[in-house]
Amino acid sequence: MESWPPGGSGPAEAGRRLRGLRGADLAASASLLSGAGAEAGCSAPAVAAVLPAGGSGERMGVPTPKQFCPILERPLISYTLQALERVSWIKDIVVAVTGENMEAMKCIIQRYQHKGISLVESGVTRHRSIFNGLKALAEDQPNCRLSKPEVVIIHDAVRPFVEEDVLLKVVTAAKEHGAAGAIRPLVSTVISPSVDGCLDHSLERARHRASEMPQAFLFDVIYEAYQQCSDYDLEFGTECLHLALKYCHIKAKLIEGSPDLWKVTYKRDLYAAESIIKERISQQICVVMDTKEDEEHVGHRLEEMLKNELNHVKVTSGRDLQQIILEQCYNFVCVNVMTSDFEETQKLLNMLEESNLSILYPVVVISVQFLDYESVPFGQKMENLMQIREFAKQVKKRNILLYGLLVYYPQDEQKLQESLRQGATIIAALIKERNSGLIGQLLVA
Ligand SMILES: Nc1ccn([C@@H]2O[C@H](COP(=O)(O)OP(=O)(O)OP(=O)(O)O)[C@@H](O)[C@H]2O)c(=O)n1
Ligand SMILES: O=C(CO)[C@H](O)[C@H](O)COP(=O)(O)O
Repeated sequence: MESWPPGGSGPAEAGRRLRGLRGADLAASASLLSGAGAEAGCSAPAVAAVLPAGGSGERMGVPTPKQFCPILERPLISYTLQALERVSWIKDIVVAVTGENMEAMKCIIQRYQHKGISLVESGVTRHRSIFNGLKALAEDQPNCRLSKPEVVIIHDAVRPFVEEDVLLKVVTAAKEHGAAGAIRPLVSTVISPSVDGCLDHSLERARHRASEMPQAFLFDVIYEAYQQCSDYDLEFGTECLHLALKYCHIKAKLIEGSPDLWKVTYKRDLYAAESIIKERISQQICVVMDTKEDEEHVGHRLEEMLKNELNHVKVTSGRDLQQIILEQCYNFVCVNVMTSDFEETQKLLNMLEESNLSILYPVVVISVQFLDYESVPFGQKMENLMQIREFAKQVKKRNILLYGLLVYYPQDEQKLQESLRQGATIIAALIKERNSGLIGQLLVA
């Protein structure tokens, strides 16, 4: 086994040093795992992940297996893959899917540009699916580009919100202890019924925990456990940590996980997952203005109003648009003060289309016009603005949701204030909801 880092007393030493990671510690430890510590003489453990994704999702109660159910039109499993593949030190990801869904899975990988994924056929139970994934990683598999890792992460394909810090903690603890897994406090008390359907006994809730995912193992430990375990285990077992204990006498280290690690199981979990994703991608709004006039201008006043309406959201403007797109901002408000056409909006849409930003999440663009009767006749303005329906249809194909907003611009200061407030409320709602039924509409504030 490789020493990590050299000079320490092996895995245990490394684990002790990396316990309780936060901030800079996390970055430093992650760089050890990604190999960035090589110059300093550290050798990183090779880490791979196995994702069981061969279930039928009976409890979800829909014909599509839950891992393929769409959230904002993208299959759930793609979110989980994205969460794992953005972790630079995970070298390989093996996904176990049924033969029936193999082609669908290949299409998902291609469409959402996932990298470093290998597919294996799943088994009839979760344990059998995991075992198949491990076999693909084990040494001496013919025609296989995979190599045996030192540490393997096991993570359900239906837990999309796994973060790098918990992955790092379980991997580090697995290096030290042989096995590790995320846990959560129990929400409900666990009771044991007797055969007559009456209470036999109840467990003391504070002394027990819910076992969640991710889990990580020294590869040799978990592979040995799976090779030794009985058909009964493979058929009815639900806990990989237990296999390591039963067959390899390894007591797994338990790591407190976040509430977002829960497993999507019922239909309501899809709604919860969608809400979490929508909230995450609504945290930044970029305001693009066709004027750089003074702070008192109506466009800037709308921007200020938006900042008040969404006080926890970062509202940026006047910065390099390419850079903002690179930083993965998924919400744009294009404020047209000078013109009543879509020239500025079109420029923005072209940039977004070229950037591929919308491959993973729908990007919202709201084109704002001011209804100022004095500058352009209303009829002519509306004729121009109705083009938005066609633009919206076109860009929807690229997962860009384009909406129009007309803000009434009266002379009366109080009424103007009210229109701007209403405009900011509509913008906030469009961004939070990402309703594709409203694309191409001209909403009026
Ligand atoms: N034969 C199986 C059964 C389950 N899984 C996977 O194991 C994970 C967790 O299992 P679970 O939530 O029980 O999924 P399902 O078996 O699909 O759900 P249900 O029990 O409701 O049918 C899921 O990613 C699921 O796809 C698997 O790879 N192979
Ligand atoms: O959380 C777990 C980890 O130990 C479960 O055992 C795992 O997710 C399997 O779920 P299920 O029993 O529903 O297939």
